[in-house]
Amino acid sequence: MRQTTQLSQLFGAETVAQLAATRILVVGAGGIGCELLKNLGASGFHRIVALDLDTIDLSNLNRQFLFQRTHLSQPKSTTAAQAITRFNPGISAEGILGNVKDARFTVDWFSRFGLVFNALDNLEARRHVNAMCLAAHVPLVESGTAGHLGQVTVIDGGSTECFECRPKAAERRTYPVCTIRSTPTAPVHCVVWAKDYLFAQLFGAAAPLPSDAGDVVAADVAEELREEERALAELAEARGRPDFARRVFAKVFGRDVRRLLANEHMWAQRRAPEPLEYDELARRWAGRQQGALDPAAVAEHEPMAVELAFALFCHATEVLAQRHVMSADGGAQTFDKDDLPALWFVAATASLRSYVFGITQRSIFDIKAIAGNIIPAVATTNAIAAGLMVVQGITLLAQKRGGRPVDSACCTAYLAYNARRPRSILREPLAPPNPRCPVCRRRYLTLRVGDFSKVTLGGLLRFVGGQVELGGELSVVEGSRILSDPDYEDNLEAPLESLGISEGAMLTVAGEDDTCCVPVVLSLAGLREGQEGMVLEGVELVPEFGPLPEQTEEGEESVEEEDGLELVADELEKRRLTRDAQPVSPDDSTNKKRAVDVVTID
Ligand SMILES: Nc1ncnc2c1ncn2[C@@H]1O[C@H](COP(=O)(O)OP(=O)(O)OP(=O)(O)O)[C@@H](O)[C@H]1O
Ligand SMILES: [Zn+2]
Repeated sequence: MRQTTQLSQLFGAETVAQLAATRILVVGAGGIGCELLKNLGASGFHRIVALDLDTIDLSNLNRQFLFQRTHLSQPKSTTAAQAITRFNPGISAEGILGNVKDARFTVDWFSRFGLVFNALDNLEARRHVNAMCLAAHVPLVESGTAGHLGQVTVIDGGSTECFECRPKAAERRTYPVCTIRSTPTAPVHCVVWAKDYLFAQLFGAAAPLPSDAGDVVAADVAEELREEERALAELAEARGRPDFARRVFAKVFGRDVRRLLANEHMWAQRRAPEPLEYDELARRWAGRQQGALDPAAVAEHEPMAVELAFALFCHATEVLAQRHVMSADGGAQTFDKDDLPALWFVAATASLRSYVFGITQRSIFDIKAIAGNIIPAVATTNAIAAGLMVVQGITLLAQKRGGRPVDSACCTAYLAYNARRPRSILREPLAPPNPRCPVCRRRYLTLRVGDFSKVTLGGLLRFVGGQVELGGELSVVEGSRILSDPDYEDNLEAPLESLGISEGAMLTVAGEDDTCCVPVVLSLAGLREGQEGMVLEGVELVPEFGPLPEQTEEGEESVEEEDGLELVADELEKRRLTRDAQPVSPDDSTNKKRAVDVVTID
């Protein structure tokens, strides 16, 4: 009661009633999700569903404060829901253990929510929720954090940019092959070599190193590299032999380095590498250490001495080779930062390579972070992002209730902190949809079908075409499967069921010329009580689409992205510095000037 009064003073009685009545979905109950669920439960939201595919791990407890030791191995979703209900028994919170991409979470299921919050950690799931929310006409509050950086934004189909409106760069970083294989200069080069090359060649499914697209390797160098790989593949066959570690060591830190050294031009302007000798290091290690190595006792936070790296390399190589020999299924192992022998192998190998090339040494802890592409999660960043999400969510619902556009009150908020600036939140107006977006420039409709064994594909098209303009000769696709097009009409007389189309399927119907008629995406569902035959829903919810603007070269935007989160720091720095001089392209509405307000919160 007291809480309701306080909330009414803050937001007004009408908004409070609206929050209590709105069913909301939180996807992801991890770092951001836990903070968010706790906030939502205390902010007047009464009907909360938390969805997460994972169970609670020890490593989550340092920042996912709804979880305690007693909850280890329990589902995050149900545990989080129970925790927020304990804080506020007046709410109804349900947890669902599941992957948001599961077929059971249909567009119909999404449409039962008034608002969705994403608290995810990967692009694929974010993309999926974006598409489902567009199809269900449900607004989405999207978030992401990486270290001290964070971003919160609002996606409302038709009036704002969607998650796909701007291109996303591939998640994987690449490096020039020559740098990794022959001339490393940074610790990360040594880690990539240890993990993606040596580990993969000896114990995994050997694959070429991830290389820069534009990385052209001279023919003779390429041949040399292939020869090196062949020799390593041959050597890998000796995995069961007792001297396996010695053989690998002698090749990669001895012979291969001496061969590189023979190319004097290569080292004219660089520090030349220094080969390591197995016998000498074995002698030095024996002189230093009494008894066998205890790998678990190796200091995590200190760089390894070369003798220790040598001993750890031999130990890990033996363990992984044994595992390979003993495995029943061909033995290919994939690197997992939490698999200790794999981590020891990569850490020791990277350290030895750093000694060879005179590169700064890193600790096992640092190498684990580099190898696992780990950016440390910062609990306070998650907490700030979660707070901003609730503010955005409440503002969005209030705007919608008043029939006002969300883009006039909501914003994209960036959290940007680094040593060069005070900790700050930056506000940016929501951008309009990209008129060329392949995901939100679609008319999303729900088609309810009574009997999937009777309705044919052609019948479906005639029914839909009778209610909305589809535009000329049609093609119909489901995912990557073409069901029909002007040159392939065999399926038109087939019942949907015989084509494997049932409730939950999504069909995209496009006319020949999608510049005049925006493609229709049909989410297929069963009939509601009292309905018969086929029913098309959502026509009134489809936004207006203008004609496609002329394509201009300046209109092409490319944004550096990692894990679905824009790398905001430098971008913001640039915008802040040039905020009064942003170029505006007259041809492209997505390029319209965006002012950035800086709010210092320190
Ligand atoms: N497809 C999905 N469906 C449901 N939940 C998902 C999906 N993908 C990711 N998640 C959940 O989103 C949450 C993201 O939270 P967070 O970024 O804190 O990751 P984490 O796995 O808890 O921590 P870390 O990766 O740092 O160990 C996780 O709990 C994860 O299980
Ligand atoms: Zn879009």
